[in-house]
Amino acid sequence: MTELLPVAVLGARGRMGSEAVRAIGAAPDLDLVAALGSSDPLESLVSAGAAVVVDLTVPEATASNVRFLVDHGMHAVVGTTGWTADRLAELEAQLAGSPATGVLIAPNFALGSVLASAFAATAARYFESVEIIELHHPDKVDAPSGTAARTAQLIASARAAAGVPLAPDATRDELDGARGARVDGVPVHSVRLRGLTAHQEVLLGSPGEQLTIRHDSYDRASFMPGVLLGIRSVAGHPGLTVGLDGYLDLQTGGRS
Ligand SMILES: NC(=O)c1ccc[n+]([C@@H]2O[C@H](COP(=O)([O-])OP(=O)(O)OC[C@H]3O[C@@H](n4cnc5c(N)ncnc54)[C@H](O)[C@@H]3O)[C@@H](O)[C@H]2O)c1
Ligand SMILES: O=C(O)C1=N[C@H](C(=O)O)CCC1
Repeated sequence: MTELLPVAVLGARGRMGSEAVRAIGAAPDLDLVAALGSSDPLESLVSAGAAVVVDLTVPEATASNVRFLVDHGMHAVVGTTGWTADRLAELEAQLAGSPATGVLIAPNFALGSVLASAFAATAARYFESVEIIELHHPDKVDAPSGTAARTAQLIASARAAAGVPLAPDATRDELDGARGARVDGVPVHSVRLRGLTAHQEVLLGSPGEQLTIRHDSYDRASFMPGVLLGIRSVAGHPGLTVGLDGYLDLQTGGRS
């Protein structure tokens, strides 16, 4: 009989955590050994024998959770937002002392969203202007979304690598926030609206044309194939991986 992979969930009673508990419970190769909420001690992960831990908590808790996991040699699949460059650098330094441990920080587990961000980064160097609009449910605590921040970073680095600087516009006089937040120079606009789940548009414009790359998650079921892929793959990817694209072959081909 094949051994099941022992998996635990942090934030198990939240919107994403409860969906992940269901998906892991239904996966024939995974064994859900712990499902923790905010008042449960992390030490119980050790006694439960978790090999992979999924963190779907809150931005204030995720970095210290992951620090504990790496300290105890557990692989981490993290969907929680709030991973600043400083936090990522601290985590990388910690992982250097634990070279067999894998951590995936995935701002978005929906495969369509990962593809949309990759397409946007590919397109970004061919257009003069680029802006991001992200739209989410109003119970979301952070803005802009982790997905929008990651997309902006991918766009900015693709443009920098191609030697295409972000074009300034003529705005001189603006009400605070009217042109959005700047993430690596890319304007990001956040909408919070009852009825929405998770949505994003990347608008790309050049003289006489516009390309819109839009992704919609209508249901948190959309994130589960990516969560399961992360759980099954993380041990095979020691060190830090940011973005589920790190586990996918996103070669589009045809680019010289
Ligand atoms: N990567 C993705 O695809 C994806 C998709 C949706 C949401 N998210 C992110 O996941 C996070 C959770 O989103 P949500 O909508 O499920 O939020 P939520 O508020 O519904 O759930 C968070 C849960 O974490 C619990 N919690 C808080 N601190 C904890 C701790 N220290 N240990 C264990 N549990 C703790 C809370 O009690 C709550 O039940 C957010 O950062 C969100 O942006 C990511
Ligand atoms: O519902 C949320 O909260 C989401 N958070 C992630 C983000 O901030 O990008 C992913 C989409 C849903």
